[in-house]
Amino acid sequence: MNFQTGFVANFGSRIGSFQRSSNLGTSRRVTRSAGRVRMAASVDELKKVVGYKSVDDYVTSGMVVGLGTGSTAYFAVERLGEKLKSGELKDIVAIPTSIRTKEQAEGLGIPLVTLDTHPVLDVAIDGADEYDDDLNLVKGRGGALLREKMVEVQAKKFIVIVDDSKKVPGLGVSGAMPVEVTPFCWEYTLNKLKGAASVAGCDAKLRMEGDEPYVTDNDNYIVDLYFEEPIKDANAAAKEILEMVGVVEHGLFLDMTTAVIVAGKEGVEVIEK
Ligand SMILES: O=C(CO)[C@H](O)[C@H](O)COP(=O)(O)O
Repeated sequence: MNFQTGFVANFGSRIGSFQRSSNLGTSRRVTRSAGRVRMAASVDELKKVVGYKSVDDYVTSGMVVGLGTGSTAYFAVERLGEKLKSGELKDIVAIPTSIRTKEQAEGLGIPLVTLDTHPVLDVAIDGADEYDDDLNLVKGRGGALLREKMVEVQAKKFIVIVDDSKKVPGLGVSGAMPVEVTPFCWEYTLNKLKGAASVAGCDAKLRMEGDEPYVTDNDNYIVDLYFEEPIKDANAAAKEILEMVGVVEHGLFLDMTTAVIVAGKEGVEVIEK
């Protein structure tokens, strides 16, 4: 493991630094920046720090970029728009992972394409609901998991941006693990999910928006799975759930992440796989 530590005056501007490295015998690389005004940072400021850093560190001119969905990804899209407008970045095309993100990107003048014409992305940047020690994720509490997975699985690098509240000891412990299902016989699919051996004991609820089922950008529903304990075998759960007819996609994003950029009150950490 390789540690690098630097001081920053605030989360936006570096004023001086020192670096410390040590090799602890693993291939995981961790880079840390500690902030002096860290105690004042709000969650929104932390999201902005990682959103901006993801674009600054991983996007260069000429790239095809996947744009995630959510309150953290919002800042990455904002930064990309800003850098295209200033001319710091050129010849970028991007693929949004939701209608919300598409509208934000269009408003910022970011040129958009689709997987149909650009099936390989240089980088995709997105938030997450949970990440574990192996950089596996739960995603989709914002409802965009299908398009997110379709786009992000095609990226050469998948950069995840989070605040440190998203770190979990095991997937499935901090809230829902979303599963996108067809509206047709959704209750039947919900009951099948509840009975799946790999997620035994979970509770399953149809996601609602007021009195109506929540409808995804793809006109599907979402069943949220709730666990008392972390999912024991996420690979087995991913396989069993996806094999169910009626399931469109699930929110387990396994073995996809290249790096997680984490902002906490102690500073910013980049964990590379
Ligand atoms: O998966 C997602 C949307 O489907 C989001 O990336 C996830 O919910 C994190 O969102 P936020 O950055 O707002 O916490």
